[in-house]
Amino acid sequence: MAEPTLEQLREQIDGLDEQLQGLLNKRAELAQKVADVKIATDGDAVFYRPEREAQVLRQVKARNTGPLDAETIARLFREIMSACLALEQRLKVAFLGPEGTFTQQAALKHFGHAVETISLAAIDDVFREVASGAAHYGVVPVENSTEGVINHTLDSFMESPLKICGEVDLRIHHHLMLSEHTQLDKITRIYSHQQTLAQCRKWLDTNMPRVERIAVSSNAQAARRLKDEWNAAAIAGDIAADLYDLKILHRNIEDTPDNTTRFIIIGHEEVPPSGEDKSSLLVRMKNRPGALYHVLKPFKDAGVDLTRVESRPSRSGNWSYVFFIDFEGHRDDENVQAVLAALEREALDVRLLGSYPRAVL
Ligand SMILES: C=C(O[C@@H]1C=C(C(=O)O)C=C[C@H]1O)C(=O)O
Repeated sequence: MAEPTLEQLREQIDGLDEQLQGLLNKRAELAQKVADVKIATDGDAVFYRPEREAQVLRQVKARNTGPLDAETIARLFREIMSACLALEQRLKVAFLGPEGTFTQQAALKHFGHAVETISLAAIDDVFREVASGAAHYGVVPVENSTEGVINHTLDSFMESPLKICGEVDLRIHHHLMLSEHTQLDKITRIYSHQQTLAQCRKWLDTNMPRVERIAVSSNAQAARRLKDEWNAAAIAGDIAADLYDLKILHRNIEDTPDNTTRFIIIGHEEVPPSGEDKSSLLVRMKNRPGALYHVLKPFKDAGVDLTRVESRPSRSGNWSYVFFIDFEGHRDDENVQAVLAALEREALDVRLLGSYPRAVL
């Protein structure tokens, strides 16, 4: 049999597109019905269900046979769910701005593009916007694989009742960029966020040792500043380069190639188990010898895997320490409950910041 012609193949694609479109709208109708059920069962209906979304995405990946790879198809379903959820309720998501930051990229990766994103100037502001109800959820960075923990976010939890309801990992690439006015041989300063400057330290030491490094509030802010300057460069990501129309001179100048930032989603609700969950905990201990040992022993006894431990001096008393701990499992799991009960006996204060689905994308 002869190979199909271009016209025939395109006809087949048109036919499939029509079916897909019909199916997508049927799916959307079901989501609208789900909204009615949620409203009928609860006056304060919560429409966004992270545990269900994680399960849908995991199923999509598990049953995928290609040729599209599992990540790609999951990203497409991410957008389909985002659009379906927007028919139930268009989510307002606050993030650490300005427009063009990695945090915005993380927010869109997690929620899809059918949400309204609200750019705020500081991590505290994101917490406040969600606490007041002006935004449904917030996205803030929490940890970077080269520079470690982002203290501001951890500190905000000490004063906030909000809960963690999700996590996002983002591969971070930094580029050196110039504006159309920049004169390459006259560059005397480089703008970027302090974390970014630190992540590109070796590259800068080697390639631009005499140029002054100036820390500003975000990478996007650094990019924005270039507009009116002829003797400066900035380090930021792709989105910022696009947004502020800058020219990328050197790509991927970060010192470690697997540079990843972890973000968390903050909200009001506790998330039911999804089957593959993580939890974050804040424990305040008296600063006695072996405090860390007493915090960690219950995890070993119950066979619960830790994924991160951070300690910070508590601001509420000179003689106490706060530990931020991430671990595998959900608050409803028996072994996690055993850990919490044991910690209650040891610690001055134990607060579960949230149990949430392990990132799928
Ligand atoms: C349809 C639902 O509501 C939302 C939309 C989802 C979807 O499109 O699959 C999944 C979870 C919720 O965020 C649901 O809860 O099942």
